[in-house]
Amino acid sequence: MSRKKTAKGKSSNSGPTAKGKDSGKSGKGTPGTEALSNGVVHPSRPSLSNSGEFYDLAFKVMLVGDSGVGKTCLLVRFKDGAFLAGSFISTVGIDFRNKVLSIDGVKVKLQIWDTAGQERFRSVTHAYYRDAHALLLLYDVTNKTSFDNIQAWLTEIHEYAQQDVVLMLLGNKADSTHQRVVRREEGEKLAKEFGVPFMETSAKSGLNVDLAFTAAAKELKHRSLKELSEPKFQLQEYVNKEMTKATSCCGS
Ligand SMILES: Nc1nc2c(ncn2[C@@H]2O[C@H](COP(=O)(O)OP(=O)(O)OP(=O)(O)O)[C@@H](O)[C@H]2O)c(=O)[nH]1
Repeated sequence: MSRKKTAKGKSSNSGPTAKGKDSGKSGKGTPGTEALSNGVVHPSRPSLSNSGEFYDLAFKVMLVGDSGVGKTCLLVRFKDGAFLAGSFISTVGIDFRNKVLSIDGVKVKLQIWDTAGQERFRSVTHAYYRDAHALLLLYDVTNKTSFDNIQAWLTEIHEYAQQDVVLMLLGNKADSTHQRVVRREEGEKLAKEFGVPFMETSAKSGLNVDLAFTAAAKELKHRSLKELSEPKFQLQEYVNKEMTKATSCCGS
């Protein structure tokens, strides 16, 4: 697979109404789609994504965090199961890609927005926050500044995102044992302080990548279908149960 910003970085993708190149349309306006005001598609009428897959529910998930923390790589790992090695090309603006997951028998389409971490694109990404149902906030365990900036990101999120947005903190590049400067316990402590579910991930080895998106999708599905008969879905408990801890060894 070619290095990322073949899809991103296109000027046509940098405006708030732009669509990603291989992205399906959001539920809104798609034939056969009954889009609700919150962007969720009604489960009684499954819709068809651009990739030809039917889905019952659709949600927007946004990846945010400093430049270079691995947002694009995380998305590519989740979507294509591959790691984008090689020289780092920063994202310009914003792009999205779709993936349909099967969550407890319900087809959930995630429209995942990959944002530019660079400060100069902040005003572009601000425009997207309000539509996001979930935010995955990343830092890089090999970059202390990206960790120190989490508080500022949370302030930004509180300012621009919906109050009930599903939020998760991810410490990425957990495979980089020798370069690590942020301990897992520090990430856990910060997340606890802000009441946010937390896990470490690696786009390189694949550690917890599927789990991060699946956990968000489960929480969104649970909320959307208001499964009152069932006990409330506990996101952090689910993550703790399913999470693989980064060990001294790393993947590929
Ligand atoms: N070792 C390791 N390297 C990673 C991982 N994820 C990303 N990288 C590397 O980190 C660099 C930046 O990754 P990107 O995914 O482009 O970062 P980004 O957050 O999208 O950056 P912006 O587009 O500028 O916001 C690249 O050189 C990747 O190969 C990971 O899990 N482990």
